[in-house]
Amino acid sequence: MIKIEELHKSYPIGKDSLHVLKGIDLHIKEGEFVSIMGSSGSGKSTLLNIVGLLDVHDEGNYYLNGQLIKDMNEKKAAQLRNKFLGFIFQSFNLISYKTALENVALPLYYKGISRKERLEIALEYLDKVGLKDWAKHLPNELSGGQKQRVAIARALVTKPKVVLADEPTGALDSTTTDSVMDLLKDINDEGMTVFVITHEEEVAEQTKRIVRLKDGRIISDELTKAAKVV
Ligand SMILES: Nc1ncnc2c1ncn2[C@@H]1O[C@H](COP(=O)(O)OP(=O)(O)OP(=O)(O)O)[C@@H](O)[C@H]1O
Repeated sequence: MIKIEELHKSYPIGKDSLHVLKGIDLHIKEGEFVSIMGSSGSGKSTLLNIVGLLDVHDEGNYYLNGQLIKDMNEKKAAQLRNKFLGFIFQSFNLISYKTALENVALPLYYKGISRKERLEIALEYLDKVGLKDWAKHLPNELSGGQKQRVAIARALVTKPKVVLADEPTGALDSTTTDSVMDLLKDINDEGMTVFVITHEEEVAEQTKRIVRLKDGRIISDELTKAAKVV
């Protein structure tokens, strides 16, 4: 699903450049549940942004669903993002003046689906995350955990092949963190590939594979206990 070979990324800093990813090799198969850990500045978000086609790499190869990602214009990248990827962020990124239902329905707008059908599908997904009764509420009427559930429903509504989550539990307390991780587990059990950035060991332990980054390099890549539970 995601294949990365000898990937490098630098950011220009004035006349110099900051070499952030220094030869990453990573293969994530369809249906995997992977977390990426590492201290602040190790390159986690940079890697996720490249995987999510939000940024481009300098050297090496990146294949998404078998397709080599290279020299891609923004229009093509957006098409691939809409087709294959769903995003979840630490800060939820919900639109404050739209209801939970309208937030979830929004990605379907870009697929040319009628408003009636969009709202019907969105309601199904709100139901899936246990928030059908909150459909008419605005984000500021929801708790942090509920907001993240709405964001997860929004990420899933286009049926992506991969869900990319950047610190999805970073703004949540431990009980809410567990319920959001349970939801990601359910999604993965249904066959979705899930790729999570976290700095919390307890969160990473709930995924099936932990990749650790240090100074732009992978220093370990191991299955967790959760992967061994049948
Ligand atoms: N757009 C940018 N321009 C210049 N430097 C950047 C840019 N984005 C990130 N960096 C630098 O690249 C390095 C890696 O950043 P990155 O955000 O990938 O790390 P991270 O592991 O996700 O950290 P954190 O856990 O703090 O989010 C950092 O030193 C950061 O300052």
